Amino acid sequence: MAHAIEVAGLTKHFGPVKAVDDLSFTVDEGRVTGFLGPNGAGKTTTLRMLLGLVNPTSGSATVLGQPFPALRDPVHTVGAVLDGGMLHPGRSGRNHLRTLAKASGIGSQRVEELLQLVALADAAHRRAGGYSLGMRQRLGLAAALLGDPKVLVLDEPANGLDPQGIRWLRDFLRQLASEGRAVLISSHQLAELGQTADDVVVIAKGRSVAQAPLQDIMSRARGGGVRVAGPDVRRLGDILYQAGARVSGDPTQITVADRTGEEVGRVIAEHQLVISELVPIGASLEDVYFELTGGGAGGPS
Ligand SMILES: Nc1ncnc2c1ncn2[C@@H]1O[C@H](COP(=O)(O)OP(=O)(O)OP(=O)(O)O)[C@@H](O)[C@H]1O
Repeated sequence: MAHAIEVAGLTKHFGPVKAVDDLSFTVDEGRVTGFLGPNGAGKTTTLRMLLGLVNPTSGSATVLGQPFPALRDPVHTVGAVLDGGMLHPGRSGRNHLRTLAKASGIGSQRVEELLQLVALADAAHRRAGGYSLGMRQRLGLAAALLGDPKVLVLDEPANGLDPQGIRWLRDFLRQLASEGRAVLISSHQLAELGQTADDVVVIAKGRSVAQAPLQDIMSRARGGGVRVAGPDVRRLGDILYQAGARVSGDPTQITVADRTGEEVGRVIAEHQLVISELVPIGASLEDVYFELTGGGAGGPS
């Protein structure tokens, strides 16, 4: 069966600029895939090629096995939010959706369903121009979902959202994936995708630098071990050493290179030891991301 999204050898040159360079990845149904890279890495250009808005220099991008322009029923196949979703500021949220629905032969019942789903029912009669950024993002999501598509493509949907908005979005996207949809979501911040994405594709300067389950990338960040201090660390060190752990340090403080904080915590509890400090050490999520992307291709956002 075809992947929900398949990008193969995709390349785009703008004159001398290689915006996307021989990029390949797949996205499957039932999963949220994070598409990560610093500003200018080539994310938007890739998504625009996937949606048939930019012609590739070479390579291909398909949705459910077809290039976007060849899809027989695009509205019911793939929904997208690019540029935060375009809207007419003088129109109400409800009218904005009704206009789009009508153009695609979709009834107004679906509009009401979606207004409920994205928590905009109460504000649906107000001018969309007066909506907060979060409300506009939710309206964009509703528009993308009008045709109940199997595949969703979202360009930086968390941009500018407050923590509540990000949390809402995370739960919403997880729900869409649990219904069997494929969700591709771009971001320039790895931390933003924590607890949202199942898989991540990381790009820098148009090229893929990592593709893995998010958990794998996270565990690279946690791979530095733990430092423990306190009256019973000597005993703890002996117990861990005998269990095969890599332990170093002195009688007041030890470092355990190959155990997580939780694993060490369990040994402490099991043996009823007294400690005063237990600190995870090693790279942060940001450190791992910077290492992967070469410190950010496009400077600060
Ligand atoms: N129409 C265009 N003409 C010329 N260069 C372009 C065009 N569109 C994008 N680029 C260049 O291609 C590169 C990739 O840009 P793109 O917008 O795809 O990156 P991005 O990862 O989406 O970044 P951002 O997060 O800042 O949107 C950049 O160097 C950009 O300046």
